[in-house]
Amino acid sequence: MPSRKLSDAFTSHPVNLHHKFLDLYSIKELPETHAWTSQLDDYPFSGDTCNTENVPIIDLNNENATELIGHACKTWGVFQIINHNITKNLLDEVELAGKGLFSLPMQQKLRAARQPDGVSGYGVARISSFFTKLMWSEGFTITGSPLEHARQLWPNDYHKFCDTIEEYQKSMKTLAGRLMWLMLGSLGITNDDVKWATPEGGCAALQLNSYPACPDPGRAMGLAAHTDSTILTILHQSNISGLQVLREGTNRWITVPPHPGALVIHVGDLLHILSNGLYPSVLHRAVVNRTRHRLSVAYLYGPPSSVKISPLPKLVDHYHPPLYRPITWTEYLGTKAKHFDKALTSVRLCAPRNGFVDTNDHSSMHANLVLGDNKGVKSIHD
Ligand SMILES: C=C1C[C@]23C[C@H]1CC[C@H]2[C@@]12CCC[C@@](C)(C(=O)O1)[C@H]2[C@@H]3C(=O)O
Ligand SMILES: O=C(O)CCC(=O)C(=O)O
Ligand SMILES: [Fe+2]
Repeated sequence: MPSRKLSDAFTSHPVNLHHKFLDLYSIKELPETHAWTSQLDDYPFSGDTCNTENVPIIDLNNENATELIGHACKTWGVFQIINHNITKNLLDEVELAGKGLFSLPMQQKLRAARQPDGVSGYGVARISSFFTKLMWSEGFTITGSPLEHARQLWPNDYHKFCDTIEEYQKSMKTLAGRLMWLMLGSLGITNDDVKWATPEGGCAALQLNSYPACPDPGRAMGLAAHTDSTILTILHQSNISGLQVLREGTNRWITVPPHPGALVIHVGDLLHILSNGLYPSVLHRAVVNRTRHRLSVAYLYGPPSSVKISPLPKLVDHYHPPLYRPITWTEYLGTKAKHFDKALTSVRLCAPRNGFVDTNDHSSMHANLVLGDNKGVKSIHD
């Protein structure tokens, strides 16, 4: 019987990283444990001034929004949106809530520590277990109600945090549903094609990321390169840059410049599967800087946790066989916890038609990965 709740995703792949906690806010010199070597230069970086192309910014009020979104999904796997109806006030409030949380003393934050086999709570990024070096960041993950963890953090004073988070979750759910239909609509998919995609449907995790100012940003990694295990992700990166994306085909890291009021939308692995490979999930990472503390808030949106996701029948025919086997969100998160960057390849049914490389398999670049963890996966690089 496959597990049905998102919170069951990691029960077969617990990670225990608590011993690795350091208070990054007070360190004056980059420790060896956090000094990355090869990984930072895996692909060249297009400096901010010489970006030949920018991640598209799409006005949701534009009458051609669907087409513009479709083009951005196909060519970038990422875009920014404006006129999304999320108020500046709410974006500021959620940022403040995050700042309040991360500025607590370490001992207090650890009261809400994520369990080794759990999804929610305070801790390092889940993908940290795949790397030999530690990331220059800390995170707080919320699935469902924030109440239990908020009470551990502020026993007498948790209401404000909970109110803000709940309001943010509600607004994000509406926006994510709308965006999903725009993205699917751009593929010719309608309500009749996806029965589970009701306004009540959909499951999500909210991730607060904190990147303290870093004494040696050139050798540190905020959040290592990954794709999101979602249908789509809505990212609020406030006004400090740090997010970089790998443009399909160019093999260069491109900075996503903060645009006042804009939200960044990532195509996730599950949309890659639904679209039968037409929309690539975008590889991205966060870098850090010397002087400023950066905060980001990601709304990781997926289907109801027990629904099987597979290439949409409308996009499959004799010439376009289904590329992926059906999988629930919970199962996919478990697969990601085991195989990380080979997760998509591990659910793939047949090799890419044009031959050799799966556009979404970036595993060959991960020189700092912990090796030996992927036994049993048939990689196309094998
Ligand atoms: C619903 C999700 C999606 C998760 C796992 C789980 C809860 C936390 C999410 C993140 C957030 C930070 C990056 C990431 C790569 C990570 O380490 O934790 C994400 C991961 C994924 O997209 O795979
Ligand atoms: O901080 C950022 O800009 C990226 C965060 C991210 O990729 C995530 O939370 O999945
Ligand atoms: Fe991400």
